[in-house]
Amino acid sequence: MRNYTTQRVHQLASIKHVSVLPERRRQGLLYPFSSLEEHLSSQVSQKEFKTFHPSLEELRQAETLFTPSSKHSIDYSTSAVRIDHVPVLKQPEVCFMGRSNVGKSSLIRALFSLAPEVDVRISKTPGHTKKLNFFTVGKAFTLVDMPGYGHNAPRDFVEMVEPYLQERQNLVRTFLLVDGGAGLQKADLVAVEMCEEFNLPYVLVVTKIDRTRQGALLALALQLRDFIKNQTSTCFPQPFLVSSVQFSGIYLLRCFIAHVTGNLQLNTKQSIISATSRLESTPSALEDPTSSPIHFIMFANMCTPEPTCPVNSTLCKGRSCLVPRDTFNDTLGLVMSTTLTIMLAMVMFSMGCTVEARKLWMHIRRPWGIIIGFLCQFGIMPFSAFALSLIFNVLPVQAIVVIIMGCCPGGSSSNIFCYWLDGDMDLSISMTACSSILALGMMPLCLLIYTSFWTTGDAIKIPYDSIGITLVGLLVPIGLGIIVKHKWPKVAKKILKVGSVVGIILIIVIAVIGGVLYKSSWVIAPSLWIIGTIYPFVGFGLGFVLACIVGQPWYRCRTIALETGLQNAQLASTIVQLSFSPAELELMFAFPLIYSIFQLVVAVVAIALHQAIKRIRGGTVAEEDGEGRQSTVEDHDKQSYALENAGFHSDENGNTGIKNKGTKISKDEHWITEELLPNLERRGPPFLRLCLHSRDFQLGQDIVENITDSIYASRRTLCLVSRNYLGSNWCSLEMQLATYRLQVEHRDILILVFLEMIPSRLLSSHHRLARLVKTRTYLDWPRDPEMHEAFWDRLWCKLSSNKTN
Ligand SMILES: Nc1nc2c(ncn2[C@@H]2O[C@H](COP(=O)(O)OP(=O)(O)OP(=O)(O)O)[C@@H](O)[C@H]2O)c(=O)[nH]1
Ligand SMILES: [Mg+2]
Repeated sequence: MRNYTTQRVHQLASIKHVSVLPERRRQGLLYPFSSLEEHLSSQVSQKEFKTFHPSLEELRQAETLFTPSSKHSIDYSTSAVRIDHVPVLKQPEVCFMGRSNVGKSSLIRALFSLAPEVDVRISKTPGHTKKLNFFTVGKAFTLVDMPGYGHNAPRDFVEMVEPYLQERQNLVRTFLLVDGGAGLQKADLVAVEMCEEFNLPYVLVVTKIDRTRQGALLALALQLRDFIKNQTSTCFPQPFLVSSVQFSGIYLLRCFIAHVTGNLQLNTKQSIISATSRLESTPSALEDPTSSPIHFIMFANMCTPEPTCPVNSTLCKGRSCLVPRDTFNDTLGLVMSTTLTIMLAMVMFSMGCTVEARKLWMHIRRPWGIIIGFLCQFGIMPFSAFALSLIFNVLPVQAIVVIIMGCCPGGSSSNIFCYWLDGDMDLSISMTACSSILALGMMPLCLLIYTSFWTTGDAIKIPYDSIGITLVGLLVPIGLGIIVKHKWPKVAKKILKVGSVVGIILIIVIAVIGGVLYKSSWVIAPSLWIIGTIYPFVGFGLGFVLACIVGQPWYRCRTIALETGLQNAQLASTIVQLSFSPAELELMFAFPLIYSIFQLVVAVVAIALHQAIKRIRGGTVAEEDGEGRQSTVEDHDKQSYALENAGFHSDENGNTGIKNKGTKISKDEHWITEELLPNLERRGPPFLRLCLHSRDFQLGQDIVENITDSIYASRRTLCLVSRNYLGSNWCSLEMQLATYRLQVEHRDILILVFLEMIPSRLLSSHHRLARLVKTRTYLDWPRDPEMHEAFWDRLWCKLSSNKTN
């Protein structure tokens, strides 16, 4: 088949593409009633909904009529506002009427989707179509788009439409459209009355079924069936269900139009299945089942004896019962979500135990990290979602779910992963909290900007309550954790150990349960799979690059990358569930799941690599990660050692490390483990390698030898001056060695850091040190926490610099 059109044809416009889709989806598009069937009691007759039921081959044949070619053009012909302006045409005609905004023009556009150059104008503003617009389909038939009645209808609506319906000789069928969400309205009843009065053969078409929940749609279908049966005489017994956005029912309607305009003969016995069983006594109706609606009313009334409804059925109306869905999944879902919420709160509590209120406050007062995170979260992520949707040309509804995912704030899993990746916990938590708060305003804005390409902005509901719950769920336990860390640091360490492991288990459990609960939605378009796979990488990568560009230290780059790539998938699922109908959900619901699983995979791989690299770098795991940090402190407690002096030395990769030795218990130990190690080792590249006396000193070797070896193997010696240090036995030996290297080897390896104010009388008794203080610059540990960052920057620059002479 030659593609006559120059414009892009929607991928679902043709049955060719539909027939490769999974069975369930294909059936839903070709015969939309099939997705409602499963909810009907088996004792309820479904024949009224399958009165017109052509085969796939017949649908294909009908499609050729809607495919333009050089000999068969489909085009807008003319418009008319009065009956004497309407074109004189011989070919059969069908017209579309209904309330304004019901979707008449959209339906015609969908029917003509194989000829996208045909200009059918639609608008979300009711009353857009003001004239009778005629479209010709070759010489086969004409199709008329009518103005809508009701809100904003043209003033001369009645003068324009009534004579047309009454006098148009070649009008073979009127399609009366009813909004699936609103059902039959008073104005529709007036239109029905008019058709009945003029004795017009007409058909009820339910539009926008993609926006209607299945329960409501089934109830409407049953209501219409009974309405047609009991209150109409010229209406076709089967209501048609369509979605012009998703193309559901469009192929069936094309076939019906082709048939009623006399362009397609059907194999009646199969196409009109409900008739065959009832027509034994009236075979004449078989000849043209659609020509006389009266016959169908007769058949429809010849029902089998009324069966009793199943015990659990609801919405019983005559023989029509709605059997409730199996709620096992719902119950399981509720139990699981409650359990998981409690577990999540506990994990967040333990994450809070890593946060120091002082540092958190510092991030909020100097919010560079947060600003970068904000740019990534609400700049990069939504834009890349938009770009990926365009590149992969996904369905509008699928593009919207990808963008929703991109607009979501960071999830709590980022905090757990950040912990395992030795990121900056304070930054991670402040970023998650800030992005969740900002999401209240930024999400609607981003959705409005990006989704308006595919949909009207008001089609998506932002579940503010669920964002609020997420926030409370995050902030309350984290706040409690911060209090515990502040008041009972040792208890906080224990809670943290349990919480970090539970956190990882929790994430895996959520992924597995999500996959099992929603297994039916795994069959989705390959393009969504690809986007779900690429997207976390895009998020991690771009977040990391941006953080590097603005010169954030290595461990913060990791944190920002995590916060950017790890979206709150739970929130995305909630928004999607709240905003879309089940039919749409089937096309898109798996995306948040796929995304969560891939972000989980990427993060787990990154953690594994990070931990492995740490081990390879010389067994520094215990000092570097959070949990390890705790165990180191405990080890020190047990051994009653303090860390007073340290030297950095390069490893074979050019990295540096610390050698240190212990003398006696001091408060400096706390400073080294809590401040020095995390702030220096997590920066990089280049990475600094830390060695502790408890780990690096040779067992059994003389302590003086150990000190000498470690200072000589170091690139730098960092001398932390405190009262404790000055009082230690090793102070003068270390000073001697360090100054020896300075004076004799001319290697400037010594860096002095004063941890506290030392009175000059105390210093003067250490003449080497006193001389050094007079002749060289040194660093003071600032008391003001706001100055800490600058202190670490200076120290790190000095330590990582290669200049030693
Ligand atoms: N979700 C969804 N939206 C639809 C569907 N059909 C139409 N719409 C939307 O409904 C709005 C009105 O569509 P139109 O086709 O212009 O409606 P109309 O009946 O021609 O309206 P008037 O010309 O004003 O009488 C537009 O915003 C469409 O995008 C559908 O099947 N699904
Ligand atoms: Mg219109």
